[in-house]
Amino acid sequence: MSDLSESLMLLQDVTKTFEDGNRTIYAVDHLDLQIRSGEFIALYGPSGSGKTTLLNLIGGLDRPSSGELSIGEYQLNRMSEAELTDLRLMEIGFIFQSYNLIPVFSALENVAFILQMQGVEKEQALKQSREMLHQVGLQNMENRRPAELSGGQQQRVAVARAIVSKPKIVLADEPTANLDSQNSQELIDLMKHLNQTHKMTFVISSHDPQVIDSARRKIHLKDGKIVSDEIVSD
Ligand SMILES: Nc1ncnc2c1ncn2[C@@H]1O[C@H](COP(=O)(O)OP(=O)(O)OP(=O)(O)O)[C@@H](O)[C@H]1O
Repeated sequence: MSDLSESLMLLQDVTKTFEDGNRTIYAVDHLDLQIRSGEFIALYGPSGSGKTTLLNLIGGLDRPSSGELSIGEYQLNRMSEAELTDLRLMEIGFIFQSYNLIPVFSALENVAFILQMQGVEKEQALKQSREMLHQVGLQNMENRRPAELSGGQQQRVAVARAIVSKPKIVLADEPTANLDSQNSQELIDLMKHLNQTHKMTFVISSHDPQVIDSARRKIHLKDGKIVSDEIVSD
């Protein structure tokens, strides 16, 4: 694709270590990575290879031990906690394996909540959230609470919540882990559709061959390092 030239995210020599007794674990090990706007990336590798740690760094949920990390004009490793919180809220969408919806809120309120946190006025937030639930195929279910929805439907609410504010980048950590293969495929199709129609950038960590096969760029991690980085041509 020719429109994938704009650099969105840059990681330079990024390392994240954890101390385990007297041992230092290199969860992410001197890693360089450039993510371009509009990419659809699968991050795969064995358990413990550093996928979640890398997503947490990209999303500003965690800080690198060393190295430089930037998204657009923001230099993540130099930002205060308050600035990082704002950046996460305004620019990054998160989709988690376990959906992480608020149980006492309806589907609509779960989606609208993010916009209201951003300061969007309530009626406007509800209107935009309704449209987003429509886009993910949940137009008749906006008043249901998470417990009244199937796993696949809950994950669609989570997708709507992640994208309603049109973030620069959407990060998904094992989003199909709790779904059967049909719901997984529907979720992948939905994310691809959003990627193609809204040019939204997705980085998805997964063990799931369905997810890996669907990605245009496949990054293989092992021991915190990139062992292959493959772009599939259309
Ligand atoms: N908070 C932490 N404290 C100590 N060690 C950690 C911490 N988080 C991650 N690690 C270690 O860092 C390494 C990478 O972990 P990470 O969770 O990023 O891997 P992963 O590829 O996402 O694994 P999985 O596929 O099982 O989710 C592992 O050795 C893990 O034990």
